[in-house]
Amino acid sequence: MPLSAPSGAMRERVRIAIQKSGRLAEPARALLSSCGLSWRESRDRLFCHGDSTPIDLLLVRDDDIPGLLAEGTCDLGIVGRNVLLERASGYGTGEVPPFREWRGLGFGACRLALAVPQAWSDSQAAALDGLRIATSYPALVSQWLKERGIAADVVTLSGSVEIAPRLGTADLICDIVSSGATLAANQLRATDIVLDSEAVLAGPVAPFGDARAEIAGLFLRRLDAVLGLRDSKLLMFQTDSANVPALMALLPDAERPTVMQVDGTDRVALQAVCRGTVTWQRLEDLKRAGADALLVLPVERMLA
Ligand SMILES: Nc1ncnc2c1ncn2[C@@H]1O[C@H](COP(=O)(O)OP(=O)(O)OP(=O)(O)O)[C@@H](O)[C@H]1O
Ligand SMILES: O=P(O)(O)OC[C@H]1O[C@H](OP(=O)(O)OP(=O)(O)O)[C@H](O)[C@@H]1O
Ligand SMILES: [Mg+2]
Repeated sequence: MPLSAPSGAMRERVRIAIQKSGRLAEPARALLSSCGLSWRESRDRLFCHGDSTPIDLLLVRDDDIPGLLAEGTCDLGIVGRNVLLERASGYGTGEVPPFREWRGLGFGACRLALAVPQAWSDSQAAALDGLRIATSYPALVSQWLKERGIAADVVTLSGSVEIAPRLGTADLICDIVSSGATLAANQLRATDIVLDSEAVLAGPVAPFGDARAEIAGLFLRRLDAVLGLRDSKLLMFQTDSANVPALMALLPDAERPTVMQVDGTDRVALQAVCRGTVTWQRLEDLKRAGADALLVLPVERMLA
């Protein structure tokens, strides 16, 4: 089967591009698996045929995903917001990128941030006119500077950006920051955040005009169910009926709790899906308010 297809071509299967290897590769696969997708495995090749659903995988470099979406070679992609928006910012004024973010996926969190040498004072770091900024994200940085009326020069580097100030090729940098260890190791400190990023599901701006619409719709419904349940837990306990109002006040995030009478007693068993984190502290508060036999269970799937 030829993999290239003009964006207007009719197709009966959906292709999702993910990173072949790197930070987003495993979490992207795990997320797709939790949506019930499976493939004939072929990690060393670039294409995995979908088994359980008509959804195939393209394994590529993350930087290629926006371009593959734009040309219609893939229908959906999982990529960092930083990479997606860098490509989108490269479109000229009046041009609309043919792709957009469909969903934030809650992994691959990082920031695109300006960073200056640690020795700089705050006032030095605030006066960027005429300075050189090294980055792998020239379009996003140029847009950020333009929005603020700052006339700085953008020096594009494809990697090892943090070393540029020491080499003298730039005065400051704008790069991905997560723990901050790389900045610290290079005697830099972050100042402004240009973008808060995470992995996103990207898809076309225009709706699919063929069988892909239904397939993508089914996938999105599953994805939303999985994402919505991410931190959810099923909480179960027993208590005296009189304690229920006080216990419910401790569970503002409990959805439609079920309260069942325990036969022949004034005791009740209560179960509820909690959207927030159920910490030890919360369990101890519930115990003090009269709950016992507390159980916290993971929620795998929920179809409302
Ligand atoms: N230190 C980090 N912590 C968390 N997320 C990060 C970090 N660095 C990058 N990311 C996010 O993960 C994405 C992929 O990063 P990775 O380092 O795997 O990319 P890459 O080296 O460009 O991979 P490829 O070989 O596919 O081009 C980045 O675009 C960003 O969204
Ligand atoms: O704040 P930190 O946790 O230190 O992470 C930030 C670093 O992570 C990424 O680089 P990576 O480790 O992927 O190496 P690369 O330069 O080869 O992309 C990014 O380009 C930063 O250099
Ligand atoms: Mg890359």
